[in-house]
Amino acid sequence: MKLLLIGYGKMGRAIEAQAVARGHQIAGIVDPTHPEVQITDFDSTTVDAAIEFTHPDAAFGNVMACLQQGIPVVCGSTGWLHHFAEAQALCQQKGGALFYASNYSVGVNLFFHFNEYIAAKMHQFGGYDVLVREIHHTQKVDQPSGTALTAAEGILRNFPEKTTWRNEPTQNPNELAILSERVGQVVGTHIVTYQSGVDQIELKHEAHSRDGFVLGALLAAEWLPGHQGTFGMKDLLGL
Ligand SMILES: NC(=O)C1=CN([C@@H]2O[C@H](COP(=O)(O)OP(=O)(O)OC[C@H]3O[C@@H](n4cnc5c(N)ncnc54)[C@H](OP(=O)(O)O)[C@@H]3O)[C@@H](O)[C@H]2O)C=CC1
Ligand SMILES: O=C(O)C1=N[C@H](C(=O)O)C[C@H](O)C1
Repeated sequence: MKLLLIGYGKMGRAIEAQAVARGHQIAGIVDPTHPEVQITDFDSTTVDAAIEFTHPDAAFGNVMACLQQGIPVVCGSTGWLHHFAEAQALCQQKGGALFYASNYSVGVNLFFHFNEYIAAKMHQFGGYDVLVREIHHTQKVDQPSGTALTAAEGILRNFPEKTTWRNEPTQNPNELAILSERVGQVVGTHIVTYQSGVDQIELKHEAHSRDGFVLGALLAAEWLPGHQGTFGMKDLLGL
């Protein structure tokens, strides 16, 4: 496949290496380090898919530009989902293809699946409070992490005492606390904790490297061309 990489930081570089190892061609790299290259230089005849991992402030514009150019786009940037409905609308209007996941790791998507199941069971039995923790490297700009937000949404859907989330400790029993920590080079750790007066149950995912995110993004890019609409990891993995 011919891939357009948008963002050439930690994820963009790691994706380039695995993409080439899987036999793909890098048709172009759009990044502030390559100012002469623009998304508008490409279209569906020159690239099969774009993979976007940039910055919360840049992702929406990049996704919209890909959709305008008719390029299927796989986006992993977090912190821009307040604009997601607009991207979905343009995707529909253009008959395009947009794939989004707050986390492309297969393991995290299993974690999301079990998280919803556990939340429903814990609600059924009662007696527990729940909180979400996320730990990431100190270069991360958004907070809480996109993954923590997806996990929190899964809990809110299945644990009706919690009606909203708050990114700090809270005494309000209707608020789900999401606690964020920024430590060294931590790749990404997410923990959902249920606590009662007598015990504690935890569901934890700890990424040891970025390889899992990279593989998932490439699997999404290999899958997306030929599809029309907005997709996520549930579509890819059948979860
Ligand atoms: N969904 C998932 O599975 C994962 C999501 N992420 C998310 O992906 C994003 C990127 O992560 P990561 O690679 O670690 O971050 P980095 O900061 O390492 O890299 C981001 C790159 O994007 C560049 N960039 C900034 N603005 C633009 C723009 N308008 N167009 C093109 N490139 C731009 C940056 O350049 P410069 O530094 O010059 O600004 C930088 O090179 C984050 O939002 C992160 O949360 C990360 C890992 C997994
Ligand atoms: O910024 C990161 O590094 C990561 N971001 C994603 C998130 O916000 O959840 C995914 C992963 O945890 C790494």
